[in-house]
Amino acid sequence: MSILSINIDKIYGTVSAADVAALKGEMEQGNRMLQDGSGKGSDFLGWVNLPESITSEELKTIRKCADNLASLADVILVIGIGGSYLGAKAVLEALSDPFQLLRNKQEKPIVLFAGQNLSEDYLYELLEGTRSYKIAAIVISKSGTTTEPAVAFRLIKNEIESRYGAEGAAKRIVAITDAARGALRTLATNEGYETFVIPDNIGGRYSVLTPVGLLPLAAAGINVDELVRGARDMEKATGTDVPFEKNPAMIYAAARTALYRAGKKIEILASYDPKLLYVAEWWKQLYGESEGKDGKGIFPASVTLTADLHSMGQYIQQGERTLMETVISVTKPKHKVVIEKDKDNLDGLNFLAGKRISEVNRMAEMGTLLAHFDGGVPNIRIEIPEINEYYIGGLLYFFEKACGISGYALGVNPFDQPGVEAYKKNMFALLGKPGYEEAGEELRKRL
Ligand SMILES: O=P(O)(O)OC[C@H]1O[C@](O)(CO)[C@@H](O)[C@@H]1O
Repeated sequence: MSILSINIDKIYGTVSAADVAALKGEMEQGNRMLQDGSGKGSDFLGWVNLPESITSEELKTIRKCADNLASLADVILVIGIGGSYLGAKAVLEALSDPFQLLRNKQEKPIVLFAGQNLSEDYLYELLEGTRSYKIAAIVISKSGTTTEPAVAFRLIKNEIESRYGAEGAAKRIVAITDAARGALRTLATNEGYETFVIPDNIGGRYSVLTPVGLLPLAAAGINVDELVRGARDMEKATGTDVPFEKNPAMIYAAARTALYRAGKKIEILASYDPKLLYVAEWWKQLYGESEGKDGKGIFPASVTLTADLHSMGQYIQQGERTLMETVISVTKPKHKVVIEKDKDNLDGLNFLAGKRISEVNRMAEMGTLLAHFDGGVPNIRIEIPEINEYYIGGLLYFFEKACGISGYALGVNPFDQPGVEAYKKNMFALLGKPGYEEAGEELRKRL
């Protein structure tokens, strides 16, 4: 099986095969624009050929730094927000045993995240909870001025310096930031931290395969070479030389574009394994920031099934008919668990005896697919053979490529996010940042 397969049969009814085929030219053009840089936001296309261009030397440097941090710390605090957080978090959650912390022996350092919120209790409990552990930190910010990670880093830097001194801290803190500009670059130079670069031409949400994602993942013991290999194979599978009909990124982009134009304004990404919950969070940033502008764009939402069939399932089945659903399906689980026969059979489930949990999950998925389709929710199905580094690497790149193509079809610049500034301005004004005094006064009157 290839890295993934895509099935759009269950969108027919809302749109036709002819509607999708009619988008072939637009999709090919979008893919070409990503390749030749002739579209909007062409300064930010460094991710397009990134997998192919990552050298084994670069991966070796990342692994070496990760091993060094792992030798110094039981817990590595990874500080960042948005694209400087979600890629690493998504892959780590997908590939980790969620019950690892219950084991007496931790073979690899535990990676915990900070700077992705402004919760005082989160930061307090993180600092308290890690007090008796050896710690190190990876601080990630392209701009170097994002409030949430900068605030968290102040606290964590102080904690590390107070424990290990300035010199010890310099060995335990690694910064990932712009090559030359920004507050974090200056700080890292002043303090003598090891640094990695977020290339100028790669925006946060497309940066998972740069050191932004790769260093924290390597530190957590994830095989980043395999992650990159999967992405590299997907880069080939979605290239401009691969015809529309065989190109999964173009098919996905065409299907969701056709559905959007037919009035389906909300796309729900569904998965049947909680390991993929943060892949959906990553996907939401990717698509939300790329497409939601100029009064346009599909609203990206997500559910984890079957859990959310017992909450959001009602809405999906019978609520407003503005939804489309994209399911990430996994062919094979890693482990085997079989349902046993019960002598009393009070729950009436002995008919499941001998079946694997994954078979029940698969039938829940198939039943849901048909129920949602029958309820007027068109369905796109993306299947990966299993959850491992190789397939997740391929899946992430697939979504990136399809996002760029969809964005161009929508007519927006998929690589900027001007709308994010509005909340920042108001927050600074309300907090009394110098230069924002008047704005602050105006805002306070309105609260
Ligand atoms: O890496 P930085 O510059 O701290 O930015 C973090 C995130 O903030 C945003 O700029 C939006 O605020 C995202 O696009 C980005 O991923």
